[in-house]
Amino acid sequence: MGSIGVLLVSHQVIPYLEQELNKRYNLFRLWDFPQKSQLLTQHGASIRAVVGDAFAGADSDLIEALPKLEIVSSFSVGVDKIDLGKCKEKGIRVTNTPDVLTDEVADLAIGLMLTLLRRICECDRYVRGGNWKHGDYKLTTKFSGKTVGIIGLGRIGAAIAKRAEGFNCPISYYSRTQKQESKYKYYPSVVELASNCDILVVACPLTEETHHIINREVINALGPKGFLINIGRGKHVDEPELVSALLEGRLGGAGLDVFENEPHVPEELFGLENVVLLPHVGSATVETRTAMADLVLGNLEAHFLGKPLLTPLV
Ligand SMILES: O=CC(=O)O
Repeated sequence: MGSIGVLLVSHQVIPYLEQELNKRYNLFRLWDFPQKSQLLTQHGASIRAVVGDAFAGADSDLIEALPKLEIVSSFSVGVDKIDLGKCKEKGIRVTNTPDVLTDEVADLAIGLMLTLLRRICECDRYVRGGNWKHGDYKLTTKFSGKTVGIIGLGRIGAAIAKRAEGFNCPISYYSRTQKQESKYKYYPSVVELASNCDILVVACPLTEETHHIINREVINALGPKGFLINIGRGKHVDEPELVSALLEGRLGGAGLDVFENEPHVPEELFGLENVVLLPHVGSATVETRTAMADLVLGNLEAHFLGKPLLTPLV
């Protein structure tokens, strides 16, 4: 398989994945070429696979520029950086990394809830800043028993619900269609869900329909005692609306692992104590990223050996 051309479009994948791809294939790294056009002209005709992630994938232009492209394998569960329609149209296979990261992302969502409501980061800063000697930290908000509303009851949403149940949190959800098999309360609109929960969690894929699913109306419905948790994508949230709601006290707080323009985070948030800001680390542990890399490698191997893909999307 050493002669098969594989294009790695993100420099953020773990070294293990890059090394294995390099061992097994004729690997091109997008960032090794000063101009993308140079890479495409020189090697475009030999590239049969693209490997991307949550930050870089395969848009229509890239797909069109690679006439021999057969498969796009993403080192992520989210595939919003891949033009799925174009892949379908051209018979290009697409794989992602579901399941192996579900626990990790759900754990982090619960971590964000606890950290936000109990102000764990602020408390830590309080101690490190030497403030404890001058008095106790102020009282915070109880997490156990809070109503958790989840947007998207897929693998990750369901795993968050299961964990939150362990904290005696009543669970409700919004999704495009009601899940007959679910015991949780269904709301047919995000505004209704937001009006009826304490903590609203975004756990759905980013699509045209879910872009800015958290808008001013939803934020106002969640209200000054409500908390927003986003472990999905930054573009799920109208960020300027979120920032102004937080600055004006129209929202109780936000725990965010993702942002609209990563790695740029609105600086107005830095001074607020009712936000927790993480650098998109939902699946970022050694164990999970290694399992994700093995899935990417397994999918590519299956494809080039003519076997069924492990996690096919298209
Ligand atoms: O954001 C991370 C992923 O989609 O896996």
